[in-house]
Amino acid sequence: MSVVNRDQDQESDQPRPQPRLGRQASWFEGEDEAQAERGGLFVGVVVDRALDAVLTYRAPQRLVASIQLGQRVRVPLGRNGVVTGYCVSVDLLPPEDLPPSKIKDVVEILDAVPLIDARMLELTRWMAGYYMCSWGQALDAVVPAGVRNQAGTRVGTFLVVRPEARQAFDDETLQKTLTAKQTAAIEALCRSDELLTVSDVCRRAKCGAGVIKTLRDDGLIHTVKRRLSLAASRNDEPAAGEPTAAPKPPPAMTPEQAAAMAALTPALDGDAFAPFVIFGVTGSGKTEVYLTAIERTVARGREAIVLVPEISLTPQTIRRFRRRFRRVAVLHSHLSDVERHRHWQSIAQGEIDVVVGARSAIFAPTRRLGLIVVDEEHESTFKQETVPRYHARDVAVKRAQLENTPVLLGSATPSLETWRNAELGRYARISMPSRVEGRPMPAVEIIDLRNEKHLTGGLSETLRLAMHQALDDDGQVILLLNRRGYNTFVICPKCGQVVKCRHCDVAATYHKNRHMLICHTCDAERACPPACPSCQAPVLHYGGIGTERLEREIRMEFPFHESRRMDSDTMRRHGSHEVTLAAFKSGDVKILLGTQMIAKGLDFPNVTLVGVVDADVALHLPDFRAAERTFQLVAQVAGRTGRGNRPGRVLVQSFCPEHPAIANAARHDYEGFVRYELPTREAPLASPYGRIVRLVARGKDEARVEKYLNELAKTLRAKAPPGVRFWGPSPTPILKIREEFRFHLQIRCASAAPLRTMLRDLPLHPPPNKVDLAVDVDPISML
Ligand SMILES: Nc1ncnc2c1ncn2[C@@H]1O[C@H](COP(=O)(O)OP(=O)(O)OP(=O)(O)O)[C@@H](O)[C@H]1O
Ligand SMILES: [Zn+2]
Repeated sequence: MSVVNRDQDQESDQPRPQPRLGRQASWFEGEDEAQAERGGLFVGVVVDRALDAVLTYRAPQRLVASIQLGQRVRVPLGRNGVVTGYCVSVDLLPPEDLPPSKIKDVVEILDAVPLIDARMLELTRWMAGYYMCSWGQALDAVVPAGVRNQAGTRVGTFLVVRPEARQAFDDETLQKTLTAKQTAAIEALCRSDELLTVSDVCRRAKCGAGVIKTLRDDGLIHTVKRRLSLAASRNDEPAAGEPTAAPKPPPAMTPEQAAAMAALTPALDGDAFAPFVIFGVTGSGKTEVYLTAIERTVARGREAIVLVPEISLTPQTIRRFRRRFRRVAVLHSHLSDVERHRHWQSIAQGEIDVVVGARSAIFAPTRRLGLIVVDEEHESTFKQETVPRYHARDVAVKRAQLENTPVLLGSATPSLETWRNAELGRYARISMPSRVEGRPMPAVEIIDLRNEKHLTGGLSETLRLAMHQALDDDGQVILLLNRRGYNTFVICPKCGQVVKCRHCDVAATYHKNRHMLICHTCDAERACPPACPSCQAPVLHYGGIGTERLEREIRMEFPFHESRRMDSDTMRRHGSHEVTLAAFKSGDVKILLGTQMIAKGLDFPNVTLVGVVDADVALHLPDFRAAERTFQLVAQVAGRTGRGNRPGRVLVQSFCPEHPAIANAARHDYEGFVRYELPTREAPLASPYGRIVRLVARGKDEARVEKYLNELAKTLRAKAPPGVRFWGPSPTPILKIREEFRFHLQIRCASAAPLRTMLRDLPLHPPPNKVDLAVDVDPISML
């Protein structure tokens, strides 16, 4: 989606008018004179809840000297008592329509130094308008919780594992009595070398507070109160075990890299908004271009923000940045509140030159931003799936526009939105069509699984032989299977029912090492049923291959070659990526198999074979981006080989070898894929041709949810301007998640303005009790 050119749509939508400094003081004369004498300033306050309004308060005399934009304040709000809000405007006079006698006083200012500056206020206001959320919600997304609650600077309550429990945990006797979540929570506590709060543990162990409570009630952990200062907490940089990287001189640029830098340099040296797409094949040296561009930015005293998908925050990537720059902050999701707060403060104080991080790093409080880089810009993890449902790439472009800086969107497989923005001339395109040092792209062969009559496991005969050959030649192998677990479904051969999650409308996956059925949507576990839950037939059939089963197959087939599985089951611990990738890099591990985690960004010269075990995993999902995602994944994983002196080979197993997503990926033909895919999007007004807003209603009472969305759709249709089209309402492809039924309605239009106008009154049609409505602008997931 284009963020440029959106401004016209925005103008009339701004959640609040501009500050009103300098207006005539009509209320001064007359009955409110007494109020005027109270003095003070009038501040606009956005409270951090769904309320979509800027409320006016008076900063009394005692606070006048300290009140500033971007500070948090405590203000009285109706029956809610005193609430926290952000100061978003400071005026000499109150709004005309508000009698000063009605204006209440700010109770307290929470932050001595404002948490956000005027440009961030502007960015969040844009987000609120664009993503149809409240300004307060946008502000809350920008300022991390750890900063809001000043994590690490005052007395906090921390969790500690009791010594006996720790001993039993180390002896692995405790685990037998614990659930998986409880184990994860204890493990998070034992492995951390700093104190953790309840929310730290919940985040690291991906568990709820109930798990912690049970552990406390059982006497395994207890709480302590400590006062910590930011400075006193552990310094996590450089990451443990990482050699302090010696600075390495950059390689001489390839002609394509030099050409890219020549195109970027005027923008890097200037002070204007300049969006670029770097379209460079895998291994073309895009990262080297980012590094050189950042060097130039830092040399002129500016800061750079680099967004990478969470999955790419590998030690390898981070080391590359640390080698080139001294003052780097890495923001990943494993940071504790304290660490996050410390990073935020150092960035705000100008102690950091380069911020590398996932999605939310786009809100880093840099002081003199000079460049934003979005690597792998096509990745869907840049989209946040909770309010505010922003896309970090699009916010990056908007931020660059507000701060007058260049922004580089890089990818070997750009999203079609970005591609089209380049075609329309909104973004300047820089192409890097060849690999560094003249290395050829790897040869890709497709294995047609329809001809593999006797396939029992995941590997076809051809792939198996190719693996033997690669390993015999002392090469390494990467195998992609984007499905975790052992068996992907359990079916009753008698009645044909699959065993589903108890809470979701989703087939449960069998995990052999836990001997459990696990729901990949809600993580709920259930015991393997002894008989079919529907018809009581005594034997169930376990089918479908996930990474766990593939790993077993590999171990049996290649007993003398070390293999390692990388998926979210084996990579739960912070730092486990590092260990596995180091073992692969050193050559101790010969075969690396895993989910999409292994498909991107890895740069290992000795990988001579990549196998895609099942290229069709995501191809048939009911989502218009299914083909695009399949193409991207296959093309990216194919790019992991042939990166050294030896040529690479790629084998792609598929039941649909003719499908353009797979055939073009096998030819490394991005533009060929685009020529096929783009026209399919035009008529149905799918992006990039249409702007989409997806409304998802959910609740436990199916009829109630459906009725509400039907009525809402009727109301919206009645006032839909020409050119607006509706898809639905209909049940979502996964009808039930966590006991809640979900229905959705997609509204599409060639331009955003009519959608926006039409949806302006949405708050007038709130869902009934126990039904929730999510508004997703530019949705990425359609499930
Ligand atoms: N000019 C150069 N001369 C020699 N080697 C280079 C040069 N530029 C980059 N390289 C090396 O080539 C490899 C690929 O480069 P890089 O990782 O920057 O590519 P990329 O386009 O970002 O890759 P991908 O998109 O596939 O992750 C790296 O090992 C890098 O160190
Ligand atoms: Zn579930």
